[in-house]
Amino acid sequence: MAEPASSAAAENDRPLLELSIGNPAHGGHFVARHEGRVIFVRHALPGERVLARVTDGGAGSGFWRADTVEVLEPSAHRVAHPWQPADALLAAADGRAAVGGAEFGHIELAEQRRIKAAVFAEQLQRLAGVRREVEVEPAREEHAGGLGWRTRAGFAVDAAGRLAMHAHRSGELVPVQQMPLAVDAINALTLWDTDLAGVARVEVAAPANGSTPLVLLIPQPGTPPQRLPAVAAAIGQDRAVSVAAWEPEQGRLTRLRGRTWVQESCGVHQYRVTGEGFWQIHRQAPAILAAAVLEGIRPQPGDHVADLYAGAGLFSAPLAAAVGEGGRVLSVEGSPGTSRDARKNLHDAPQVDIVQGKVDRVLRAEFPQRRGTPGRQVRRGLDAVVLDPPRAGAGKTVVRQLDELRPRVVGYVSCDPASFARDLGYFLALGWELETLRVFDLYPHTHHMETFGLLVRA
Ligand SMILES: C[S@@+](CC[C@H](N)C(=O)[O-])C[C@H]1O[C@@H](n2cnc3c(N)ncnc32)[C@H](O)[C@@H]1O
Repeated sequence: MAEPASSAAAENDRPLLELSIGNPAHGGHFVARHEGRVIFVRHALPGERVLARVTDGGAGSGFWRADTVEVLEPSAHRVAHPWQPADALLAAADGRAAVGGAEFGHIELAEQRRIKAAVFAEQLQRLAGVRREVEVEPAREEHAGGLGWRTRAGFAVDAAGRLAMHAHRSGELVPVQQMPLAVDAINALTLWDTDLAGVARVEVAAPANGSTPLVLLIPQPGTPPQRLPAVAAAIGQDRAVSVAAWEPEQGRLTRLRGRTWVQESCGVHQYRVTGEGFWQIHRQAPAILAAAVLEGIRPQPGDHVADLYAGAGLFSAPLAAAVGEGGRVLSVEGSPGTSRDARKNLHDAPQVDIVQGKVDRVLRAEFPQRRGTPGRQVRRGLDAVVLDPPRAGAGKTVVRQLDELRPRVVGYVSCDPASFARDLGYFLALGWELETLRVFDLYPHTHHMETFGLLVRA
């Protein structure tokens, strides 16, 4: 899409620097220096010499950000980007912006994993004081060169009603069509052929088990009520697809076509996930992470375990099977809609207590004996805890609460190396040890990764 003239002019006023690229940094950047200042450069590789356009930072800034626009001396690990709208070099040559979401697409897959391992090791050392070799494991089947794995995709809509995505850290919208990182069922909807006028955002969920996908339409303010049913009717006309309107501010989900949820599965377990409710994005992530959790914490029949930040119950279901009816699973989820899903998904397992609320508050309420609150039935202590917080991590309060509960093991699932390393530092200071660390490449062509850490008392 052509940029507005004013924006293109402003872009071209920004300095263009010739840089030598150094180590990778957290967040998908590579570190370079220019006249003593640190520059965080995207779309580059260590050892390269590039021309990069400064995107953020002025004379008073401690560091600048820049995007590679031309490679002068390429790395041997540089490959052709699999997705044109996200190819920064192509975009720069065409005078347009690249979309975010595949910022490592120019790097061969094995090297992407080596870079992620280096970033993870650096975060461990800096934030937890832990020196450790890190290896990043690929997904089980390296699906078509790291493509076709996203079962969830979010899109914007441009002023002409076309499917679009945002350029990185920008309000600029770029029309998109096929998204090669997404599963075929998302591309098969050909949403780019639908007139989406009146819609601000589109979220698509297409379960890896092939069950009916769900398209959520988030309307623009002031869209007339009759507009969304018309959009819903035009989506994927010859296919089974559900469509619902989602108004996040009102917390309102309205059925437009089909149902308001998707049917997910992991092993023998079935899960219903409503609307914007959380489900792991990579098609293999539920199975890989559930196996890592079970192999790590080894729940025994009769154990009392907690599944914190439990979502729709991905880990609660196999934990319930492992502890049996003689054990208990406390499954805690903050989002009311997702917690309702967990209740439905686990209604056949009487050993599971579904509690909706923030983890720190629920732990305080469920284990009052630790704080000397009298007059309440006391829950037995926990043998094992699984926690899978959002990107911000669990934080010091929750780590302290878990330490007070003295479980045998804590299995920490994380999608952010920095918050994981910070929280690991809190555990280590309280006398815990990191027994197992597994890092998975469940977001190929992006800088993201997923982790399972097993903590035991030293
Ligand atoms: C990374 S997801 C993990 C969900 C689940 N373990 C899974 O793998 O499907 C994190 C979940 O934590 C929930 N959440 C976020 N902050 C929370 C909090 N303070 N207390 C409880 N749940 C929270 C979110 O709604 C989300 O469902």
